[in-house]
Amino acid sequence: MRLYQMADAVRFPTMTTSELRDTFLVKGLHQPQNLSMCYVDLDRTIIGMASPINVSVPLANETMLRSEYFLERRELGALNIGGKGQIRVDGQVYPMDSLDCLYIGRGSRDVIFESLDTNAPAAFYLLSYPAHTAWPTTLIRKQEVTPVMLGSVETANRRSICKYIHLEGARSCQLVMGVTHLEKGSVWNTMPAHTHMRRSEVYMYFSLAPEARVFHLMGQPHETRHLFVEDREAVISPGWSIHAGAGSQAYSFCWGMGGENQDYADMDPAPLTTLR
Ligand SMILES: O=C[C@H](O)[C@@H](O)CC(=O)C(=O)O
Ligand SMILES: [Zn+2]
Repeated sequence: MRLYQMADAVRFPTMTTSELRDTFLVKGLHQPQNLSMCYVDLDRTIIGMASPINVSVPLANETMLRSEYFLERRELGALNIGGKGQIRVDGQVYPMDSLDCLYIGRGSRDVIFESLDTNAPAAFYLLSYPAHTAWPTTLIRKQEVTPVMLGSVETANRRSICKYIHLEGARSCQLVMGVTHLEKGSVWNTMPAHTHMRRSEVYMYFSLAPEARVFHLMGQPHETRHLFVEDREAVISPGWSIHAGAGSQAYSFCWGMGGENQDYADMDPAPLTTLR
């Protein structure tokens, strides 16, 4: 499990393109028939992907955690960004259509990821944080989530925000998780941008064509940098950083947060006119 150690806001502006990419961009998440995981020192975030095809993929423990099993002290969100699949949690089977999300509570011992169609395999994007208590494992179906529409066609940022794990939905200790879908012809996410010092955030972009890219913006509002991001890659965003981007086409992304609070609306706006 690779360890990501975050740069601070002082070192950030001195970094080269490759230093920025090595520090904040998570590549190679999608490993067919495998589980990939990385650990971020900030908020002890674990980012991963389980990509079963014809054999199930268990949530293997990591020696770095020094725990008896992966979820001994943690909670996990699993978003299916592929075809039909299922997740077994301690023997209970949760069917997972595309864009269904499973919150898996602390104390769950055996977690197994499976695809139902080898021609359209499931892919489970994983985000985990330490948990102080055991909230029940909860399936959140795409159809049950009421999207919030934001932006406009005129400003190329028309998009729907779908909150899955949050204070008014499936409950958790730290994890707040959802998906944003850009409408055809719209390319800008999270514009106007914001920061939230109380929480760090991870964006994982998907539904991008192989040659398409998202131009992801990060940094303090007065000192921004960019990363070019491919399909199924993630960007780690410290609390002091904006997280926004424009795609070469419409796309979707999973956003997820952990930290001091779970208040989605706790954001400090970074108006476009103040960005540098
Ligand atoms: O803190 C919340 C997150 O940055 C996202 O939910 C924002 C987002 O999906 C968007 O505006 O497109
Ligand atoms: Zn945010």
